[in-house]
Amino acid sequence: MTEKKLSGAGLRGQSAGETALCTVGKSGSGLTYCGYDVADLAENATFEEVAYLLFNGELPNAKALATYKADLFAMRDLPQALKEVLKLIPKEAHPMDVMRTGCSFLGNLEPENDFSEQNNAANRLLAAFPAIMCYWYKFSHEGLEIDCTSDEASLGGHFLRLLSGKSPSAQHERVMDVSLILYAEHEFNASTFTARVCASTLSDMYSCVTGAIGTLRGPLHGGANEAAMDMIEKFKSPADAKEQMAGMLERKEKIMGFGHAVYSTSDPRNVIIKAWSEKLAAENGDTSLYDISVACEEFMWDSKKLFCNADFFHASTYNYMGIPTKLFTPIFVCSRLTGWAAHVMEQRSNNRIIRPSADYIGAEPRKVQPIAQR
Ligand SMILES: CC(=O)SCCNC(=O)CCNC(=O)[C@H](O)C(C)(C)COP(=O)(O)OP(=O)(O)OC[C@H]1O[C@@H](n2cnc3c(N)ncnc32)[C@H](O)[C@@H]1OP(=O)(O)O
Ligand SMILES: O=C([O-])CC(=O)C(=O)O
Repeated sequence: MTEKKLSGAGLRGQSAGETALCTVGKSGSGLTYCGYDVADLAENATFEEVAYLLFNGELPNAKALATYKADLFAMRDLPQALKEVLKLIPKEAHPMDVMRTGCSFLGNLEPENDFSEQNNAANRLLAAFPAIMCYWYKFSHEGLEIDCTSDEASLGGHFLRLLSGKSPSAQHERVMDVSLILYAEHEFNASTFTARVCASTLSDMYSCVTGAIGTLRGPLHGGANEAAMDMIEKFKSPADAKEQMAGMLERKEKIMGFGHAVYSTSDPRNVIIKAWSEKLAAENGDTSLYDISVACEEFMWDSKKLFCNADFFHASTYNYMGIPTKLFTPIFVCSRLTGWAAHVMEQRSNNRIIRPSADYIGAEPRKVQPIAQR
């Protein structure tokens, strides 16, 4: 892949540590998890296999996968005390704040007392996040106290079932699975780096993940899928999209879902999720959202050489599956938890507190003047 030209700000291009979990912009399609190309995983694996891979370094065999899925299945329900807390959070709350509180509160009820419990804490969060998101959403928006368990075999299917109350189609379950695989891990991105900094102080798993959720919330990171949806649904047609985007660029507005801190010409996750968006558009019969998204992609490349990142076609994909826009970034949390937790474990396995230096640009040394003379 072409090397991206880098400037010093934002620690861009500087190595901040070692990892065996992931490469970004280096080999294969440009994204690998523990040596496997993400395109290969999105074609031939499930999200639970990827979670196992990130936590254990190897893909599971059939027996290990069955045991792992059974363990996760048994951890899906929420304690009543957490349900009561979620019921107190208003409808207007930001759903990422709900995820942050849900994670943090679970850490009070079921603390990670010792690092020997780290896998259990990570798996508990992985199994419980769909219910945290949906229990709050269904109660605050529809007044329903949903059952947080389901008999859906996959976590992606479980989430769709809690949200709609119906068993999802095989296609929707697979799209969810692929989406969770694509979002699972991405080296030293901002939220993962947050988790590692927190881990380096020897803090607990729930604190590391809570901090990471807060970092993912911003529109320059995970919040971009939601922001992309808000934008494309305002466009009336592909031509209108191009016209309005030209205005946005003229006004120097950031266009969410485009560009990347590491990739220079494409994000390998885009081609995969875009293909699913196209399939869902065909299934839906109304392809306008997909057509508008393609027009945006063409326009941004032709005018600024900016390309869609993982977030852009996730917007139309989730919309076609009937997922409310405000849950887009929380789904990212359900997936990226695997990457965050794997990095926390990796940091702990060879830890030194992360404490960089700063270049001082402030006032020269001076003396405190008595207050009456200032
Ligand atoms: C899953 C993820 O988290 S992927 C990222 C999701 N975030 C977004 O989609 C938000 C929109 N994109 C952006 O803000 C940026 O592209 C980022 C945050 C992803 C990367 O930021 P950087 O590494 O600083 O980008 P980069 O160095 O390539 O920027 C080069 C120039 O392109 C511009 N640019 C980059 N992305 C965009 C965009 N989406 N819209 C308009 N202009 C952009 C920048 O403003 C910059 O111009 P400047 O030098 O005049 O300020
Ligand atoms: O790597 C990054 O900076 C952002 C990103 O794409 C991700 O976290 O998936």
